[in-house]
Amino acid sequence: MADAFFSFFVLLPLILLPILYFIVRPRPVKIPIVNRHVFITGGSSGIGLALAHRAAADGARVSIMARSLTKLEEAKSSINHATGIEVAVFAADVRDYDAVKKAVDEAGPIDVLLLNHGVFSALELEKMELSEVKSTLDINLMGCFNMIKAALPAMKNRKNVLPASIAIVSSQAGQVGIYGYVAYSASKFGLRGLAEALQQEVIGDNIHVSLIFPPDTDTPGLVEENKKKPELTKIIASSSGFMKADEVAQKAFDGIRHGSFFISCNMEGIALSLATSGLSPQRSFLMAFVEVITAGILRIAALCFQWNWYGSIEKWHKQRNC
Ligand SMILES: NC(=O)C1=CN([C@@H]2O[C@H](COP(=O)(O)OP(=O)(O)OC[C@H]3O[C@@H](n4cnc5c(N)ncnc54)[C@H](OP(=O)(O)O)[C@@H]3O)[C@@H](O)[C@H]2O)C=CC1
Ligand SMILES: CCCCCCCCCCCCCCCC(=O)[C@@H](N)CO
Repeated sequence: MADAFFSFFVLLPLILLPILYFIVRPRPVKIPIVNRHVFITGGSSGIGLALAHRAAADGARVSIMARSLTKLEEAKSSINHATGIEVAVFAADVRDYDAVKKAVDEAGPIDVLLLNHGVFSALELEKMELSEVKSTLDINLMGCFNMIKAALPAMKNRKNVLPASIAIVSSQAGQVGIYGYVAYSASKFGLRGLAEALQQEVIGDNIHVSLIFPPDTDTPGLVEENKKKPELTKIIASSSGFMKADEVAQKAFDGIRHGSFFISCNMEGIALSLATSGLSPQRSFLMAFVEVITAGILRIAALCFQWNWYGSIEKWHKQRNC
């Protein structure tokens, strides 16, 4: 018994930690925010607006982009009021590559590209029009491609030698599929593939990719979504907590500064990121250690969540049939 205890708590860390210290890739990095140009899509509302406030308060030069110029102007004056900083606003739809390119060129070389724009409405696929599926994918996924294609050349040619960042707002529904989020989860899972592959392509230019995974967050978008959310979506999504937009923004910038590939926002999010770490890059040897040590037990926890969720689905079907 004492031997097993010694092996697990002393020997294993002693052997594993130095190995992980040498092998984790990409290497750790520090990305400064002060005096850098932070460009935020969807910066006029909710999480994006909180990110813009945070960036301005942290001393960045901030640009925000969204479709509605009225909402952008409101955001601009609220940030100016709070921080005294003048943000640049750009009205463009992320689906329109030419408009995006024009905005990005006008804004000037970007140091931190924060892709936060997004649309969501929870609905069973059966009740959803294909046009809505397509626009969810076009905005959430293709919109990120358009932005990155437009911004990357100038980001690569930036004059300063400091590390740069491309940070993408996904969702916990981009780590696990959830009832009612068929289109939305697909769009957010797609972002993980994009981010993993892109990190390998841009590491040579000292550009670091992050994926941010918020739980339900108090925003105008969520208020709209809640008006017609299926009961089962509510039940399953309540497995994770609820956050305020400025708390998510704080977590996001903490992660971006460390170049973290996965940025979790709450405790459930940390468990989700550990459970779904798979072949994702990991810079921190300590986090890599936690991933290795918790893998088995988290798989059991994940199976318990599935047991619970499928139980809720079964119960709901039974009630409906009575
Ligand atoms: N709130 C939540 O519970 C969670 C949200 N997320 C993600 O966080 C991000 C922000 O969400 P949230 O703050 O709640 O959303 P909001 O609806 O409050 O804000 C969305 C922002 O995106 C902009 N936007 C939407 N469509 C486009 C488009 N086609 N082109 C350019 N800009 C666009 C909106 O401006 P406009 O309409 O004027 O274009 C607005 O600024 C999304 O990616 C969402 O998926 C992730 C997890 C949880
Ligand atoms: C093994 C450990 C597991 C840990 C717990 C798992 C909890 C999963 C909950 C997922 C919640 C999804 C919220 C989506 C929010 C969002 O994006 C929307 N508000 C926008 O539509």
